[in-house]
Amino acid sequence: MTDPHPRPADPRPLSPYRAGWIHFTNVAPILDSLVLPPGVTAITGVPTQMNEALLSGAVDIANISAVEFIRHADTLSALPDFSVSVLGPVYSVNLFHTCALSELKRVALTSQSAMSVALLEVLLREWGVSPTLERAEGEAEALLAQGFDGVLRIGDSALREWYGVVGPFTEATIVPEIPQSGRGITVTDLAEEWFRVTGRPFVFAVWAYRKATPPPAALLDAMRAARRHGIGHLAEVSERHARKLGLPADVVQHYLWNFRYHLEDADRLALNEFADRAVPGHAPLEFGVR
Ligand SMILES: C=C(O[C@@H]1C=C(C(=O)O)C=C[C@H]1O)C(=O)O
Repeated sequence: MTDPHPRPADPRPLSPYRAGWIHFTNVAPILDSLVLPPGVTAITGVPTQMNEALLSGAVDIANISAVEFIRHADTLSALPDFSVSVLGPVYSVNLFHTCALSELKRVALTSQSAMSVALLEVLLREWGVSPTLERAEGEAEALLAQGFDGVLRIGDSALREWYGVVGPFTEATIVPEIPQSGRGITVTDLAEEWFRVTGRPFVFAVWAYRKATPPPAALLDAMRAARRHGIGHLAEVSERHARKLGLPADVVQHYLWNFRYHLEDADRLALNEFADRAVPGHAPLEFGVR
């Protein structure tokens, strides 16, 4: 008997399917308890490595710097319900500086980041300055002592350095008033600056895949289950990572509950606004499989 409701052929490849994860603490609520379905493998690395892995075809899906998704919107699609976004401060994308923002002359950039560098470029225009930008690795404090007047840092090391400069404090201090300086260094949180300028969230990462290789449904189910579990057990996730980072657990828990992991309408509007400012003429952003 012929099927009266034939299903369209599923274009998703069966296996192997390769994923690339940026595994900073801020994605721990999604990735720590992720159990990959059979046939899916994963590698990990910093944002610029995972951007490159996705674009070169070394992996099929990755949580990449959102600006790379924007720059390659013709070939990439993003999951419609996953993101690493914040509304206001992020605490781990920081410009450490020793002069006023309007006086910046020489800024060190981390080679780990694409998104934060693009955000800094947008903000430098807002601040009306055009310092020289150089790639340089190392601790912010050491680079500032070497003649840079600004240092951009991201991820776990930026979170640790931020707390080293502005801490120690308790959860009661964080929400009403975040300290902004210490040890002769000011810390400008780039996501908070973006919020001041636009009133919008900031999307640092999306889960992008090459349009030719959409993820199998089993991987998406596993990712959603892992996120549900991680957000539901945030205190345990925070304690585990606080030990690794050498930070107080309540500070790490605040850091984590501050993220928006679902790419809602406000985040999409923000992503499009950023795209128009940072990558004029970009192809329309496409959000693909559910
Ligand atoms: C918020 C962060 O977001 C990350 C920053 C990225 C970048 O700067 O390119 C890329 C992916 C994000 O997960 C962070 O690393 O602190």
